[in-house]
Amino acid sequence: MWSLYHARLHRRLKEEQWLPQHARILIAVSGGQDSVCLAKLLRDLQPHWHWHLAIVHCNHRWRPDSTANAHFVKGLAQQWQLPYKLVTALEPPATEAAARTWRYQAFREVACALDCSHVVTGHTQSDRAETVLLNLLRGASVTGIGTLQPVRPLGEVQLVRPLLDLSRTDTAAVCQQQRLPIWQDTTNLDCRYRRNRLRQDVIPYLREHFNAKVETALAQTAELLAADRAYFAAEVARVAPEVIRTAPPALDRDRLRQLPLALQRRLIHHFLQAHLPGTPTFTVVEAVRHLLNAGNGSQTSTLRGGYCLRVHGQWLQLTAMPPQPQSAPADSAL
Ligand SMILES: Nc1ncnc2c1ncn2[C@@H]1O[C@H](COP(=O)(O)OP(=O)(O)OP(=O)(O)O)[C@@H](O)[C@H]1O
Repeated sequence: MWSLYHARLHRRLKEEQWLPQHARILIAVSGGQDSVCLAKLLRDLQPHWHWHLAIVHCNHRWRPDSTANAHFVKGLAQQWQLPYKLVTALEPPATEAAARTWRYQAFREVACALDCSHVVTGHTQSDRAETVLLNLLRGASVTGIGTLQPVRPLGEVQLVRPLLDLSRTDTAAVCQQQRLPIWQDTTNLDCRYRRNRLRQDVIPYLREHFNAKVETALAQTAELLAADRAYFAAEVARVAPEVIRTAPPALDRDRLRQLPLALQRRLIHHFLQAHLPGTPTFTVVEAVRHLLNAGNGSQTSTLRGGYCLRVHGQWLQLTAMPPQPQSAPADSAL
């Protein structure tokens, strides 16, 4: 039976056309409440949309119950009569980040093998709120905070997150209403992971003492920032050819000085990212920006890759520094 949540998702999908009729869709199911909820809602909407659905589960081999977890998801797929694909890691990934990279690569490969045009994940508004907070705490810019979008390319397929309007409370309600079994991932309770601490301690505290709808508020912030991010990316692409000289690589100080601070920083960041290893830090971007009004011959300290930026009249030129075996790169501790 359809619930209000079915109707909400159906309406949203009609508005946004994220998952067109007859699409071949791969559902990433961990076994937790969010992805089980997603799979059930899509399964119930399937007759209206004529989708071809399949389920993928990734076994990271992290926990003693990983194989049982994979079996659990297989059981759901059988119950819903959906094709099921299991991908098992050869070696357990060393970090959360490595696991994520491996998982998305696996989604992509399985999608291609099954000829799917879309991969869907069960990310919710709660995940989005947590991502905003985590990124804020590490000092990210607009570009870094407004992540976790409903649609993004994943190689040749589209990655879609249809549940970004639902909170974790909502997905729990769906699972309860529909009497869906859920796999309890014991690592979700481990507060050594920062996201779990946010989920268990910080967000409930903020909800109680600051804003009863804190997750909605933070998800709205993410939505607003995503639009700002798209705008700035377009502006950087438009202005970059006027400001950046490619050979030899340099920034036009006269032109940069005329631009708003927000664009100055982004163009410098864009330039450094293109020419130096790693991600430029705020401190390095600011050090470069301070050279916009500095005298001829002024320069930054040695940056990653053994370069500096040096003032040559109108230009801020990327210059190779002589090797300095004794001293660490100036931004290495950042
Ligand atoms: N082991 C898995 N197998 C299949 N799908 C998974 C697995 N783990 C996570 N997913 C998918 O990813 C969604 C988000 O899961 P989770 O929040 O645990 O991952 P995350 O690492 O925070 O994701 P992201 O890196 O995209 O933010 C799940 O709802 C599910 O759709």
